[in-house]
Amino acid sequence: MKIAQIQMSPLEGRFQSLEVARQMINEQVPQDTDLIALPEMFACPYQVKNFPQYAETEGGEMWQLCSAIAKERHCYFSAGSVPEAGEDGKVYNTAYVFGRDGSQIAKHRKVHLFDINIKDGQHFRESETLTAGDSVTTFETEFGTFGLAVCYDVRFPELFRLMALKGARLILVPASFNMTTGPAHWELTFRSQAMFSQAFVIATATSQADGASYRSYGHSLCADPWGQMIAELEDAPGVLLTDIDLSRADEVRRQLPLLTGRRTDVYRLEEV
Ligand SMILES: NC(=O)CCC(=O)C(=O)O
Repeated sequence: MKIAQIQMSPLEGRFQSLEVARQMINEQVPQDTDLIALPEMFACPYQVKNFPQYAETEGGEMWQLCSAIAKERHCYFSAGSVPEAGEDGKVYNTAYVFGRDGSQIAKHRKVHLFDINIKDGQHFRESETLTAGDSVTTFETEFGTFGLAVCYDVRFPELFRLMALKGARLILVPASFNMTTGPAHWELTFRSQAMFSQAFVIATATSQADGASYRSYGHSLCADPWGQMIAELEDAPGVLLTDIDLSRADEVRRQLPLLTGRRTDVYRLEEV
């Protein structure tokens, strides 16, 4: 399975950002690519005040343009995440995935909002303008079951274990870590989740933008079910191309049976 991850900075103006993504896809992504992935909030500079301003309903103009890219390229398209204006009047950090025919095949509203306050470091409160989702998201593709999460969700191993138990052998994570937690935890967390879930983890990040109030760590990566790094970018814009074999997840699960070795008579993890 051939994957292209687009690491880019959001611009003021969501359609301009999508145009940047489209240009990078046209110029740098080979035609036989099976899956293209964009970062978290790829078309909305990452600030709480921007989320309601940039929000659009499911099926809106951005959604349609993303669906069209999937159809044009005849590939799976993980359209990062966008601020979604919910039918309930709330705003969500939502990831959509489109199939080769442009139809929406998955939707995940970020479950764990990024509310942190690190001494002398990063402060952020997504919950000032966003509402959390409430689902564990997996979906079917011709390559088998995939999982879908958004950035800070990666810090909650229960969510990743549940996706693995629901059959996910690949987990997509549009993301945007920062310059406090990124150097400390980015690679460690994503490789750990790949190792514990025994799945490929595809983390696609925004790149650092000059003058942005939120400084993204970048470092989009692909980690394999053994927890090894297959490939990683630095912090500049770029396209990460990988070619993976999903049967590696079956092989690792057979040889190191973590999913079947759980003691559900001693402890239990449940989706509610
Ligand atoms: N956008 C996010 O959810 C940021 C998550 C992050 O930086 C972290 O350390 O976790």
